[in-house]
Amino acid sequence: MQPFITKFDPYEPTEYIVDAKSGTRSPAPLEKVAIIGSGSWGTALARVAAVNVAQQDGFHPEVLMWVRDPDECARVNETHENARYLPGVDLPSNLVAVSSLADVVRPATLILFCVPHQFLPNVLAELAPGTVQPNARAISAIKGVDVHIREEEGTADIYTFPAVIEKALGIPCSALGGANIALDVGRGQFCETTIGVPSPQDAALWHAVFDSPSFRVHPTSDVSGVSLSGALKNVVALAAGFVDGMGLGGNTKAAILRIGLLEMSTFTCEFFTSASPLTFSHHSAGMADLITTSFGGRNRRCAEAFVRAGGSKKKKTFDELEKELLHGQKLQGTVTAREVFMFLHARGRLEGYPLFEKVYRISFEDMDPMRLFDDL
Ligand SMILES: NC(=O)C1=CN([C@@H]2O[C@H](COP(=O)(O)OP(=O)(O)OC[C@H]3O[C@@H](n4cnc5c(N)ncnc54)[C@H](O)[C@@H]3O)[C@@H](O)[C@H]2O)C=CC1
Ligand SMILES: O=C(CO)COP(=O)(O)O
Repeated sequence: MQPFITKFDPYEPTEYIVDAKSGTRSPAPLEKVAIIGSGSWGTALARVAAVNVAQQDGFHPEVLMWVRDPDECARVNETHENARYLPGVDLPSNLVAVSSLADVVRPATLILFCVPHQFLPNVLAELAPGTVQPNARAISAIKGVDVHIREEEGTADIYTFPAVIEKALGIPCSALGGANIALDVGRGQFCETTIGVPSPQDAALWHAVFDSPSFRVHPTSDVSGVSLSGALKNVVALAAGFVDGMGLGGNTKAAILRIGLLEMSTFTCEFFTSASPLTFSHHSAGMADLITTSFGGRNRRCAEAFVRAGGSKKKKTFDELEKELLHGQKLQGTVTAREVFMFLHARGRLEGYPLFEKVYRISFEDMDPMRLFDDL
């Protein structure tokens, strides 16, 4: 039986916990937001959250953001700008950078995970048991998948990052994703995002943390759909970049996006049976995110450069292009293309996903980019 109820007192704008037996009341603990990751997207979301919680009851006014590098951390606090990853965007003074991961997580009740997906296992491993409050809730804005190949059995498993976080920390984890290029969000340009949250109470909380007039948050219960859509659209955005690199026009790019969206939705519904195809057609996390990334994202940009560099006989790998063009930011599409290819190969399902297969082979096996259109 639940011994406490929470009431809102209209004369004192504070939430109270009322003991059901004695009637005594004490102020409800404030929700405290923590942001794990201070790349371009982590910083942009931290800014949205810090502005929001400062204006609402029920939240601790300070938002903590984990910045790994202590010098960078000090600079963010001195200048209220993350000049390396989100230059030119003012950060509110209630957004506090902290270089110790445990110190960011320990007091938090609402934790956003936003590190490039290849780094998440180490981040989770650093969080010793007992660091996370048992009543905390998490949300993942990470775009990627976690694939495990079981070679001896000739098969493979795939997990979303909300599932990975839930398992590692023992707290519920939702998903956030949408058509959100970080710098545009940081500059306050209007856009939408989708949160995949099964519980209506948690959906209301995350909505309060992130929704604003220029950053509209729409909830759905489809956690896997939001998470997978964000991961897989990066693979399709590489194909869009190949099209640009080959100098082909809008008809070709539109065809690639349509076929890509279909593979994204089919893949998700084949391997995550609780996911809904509507997430891909109706939500910002679906088609809208695919469009923005395929026109203005880093995956598209590097894929275009990859094809152009190939033509000049000075071929460059994606690792080289990432270093050259992104200055410390990380590509997610190439890692995901490899993981999805390995997974489909192990499951014997490559023939169902010709676009995903070609993106991998062009990126890593020297396939001619013109072969992107074979068998589509
Ligand atoms: N940038 C964007 O516009 C958007 C990004 N996302 C997703 O958000 C996630 C985070 O991406 P961004 O914020 O863009 O990061 P980023 O690519 O801007 O920055 C790199 C981040 O990785 C961190 N990092 C580097 N080495 C690390 C290590 N060994 N361990 C832990 N962290 C390390 C850096 O400190 C920095 O915070 C990705 O999955 C991305 O796909 C989602 C929507 C928009
Ligand atoms: O996920 C993104 C936009 O929603 C950003 O995509 P890129 O990583 O390709 O820049």
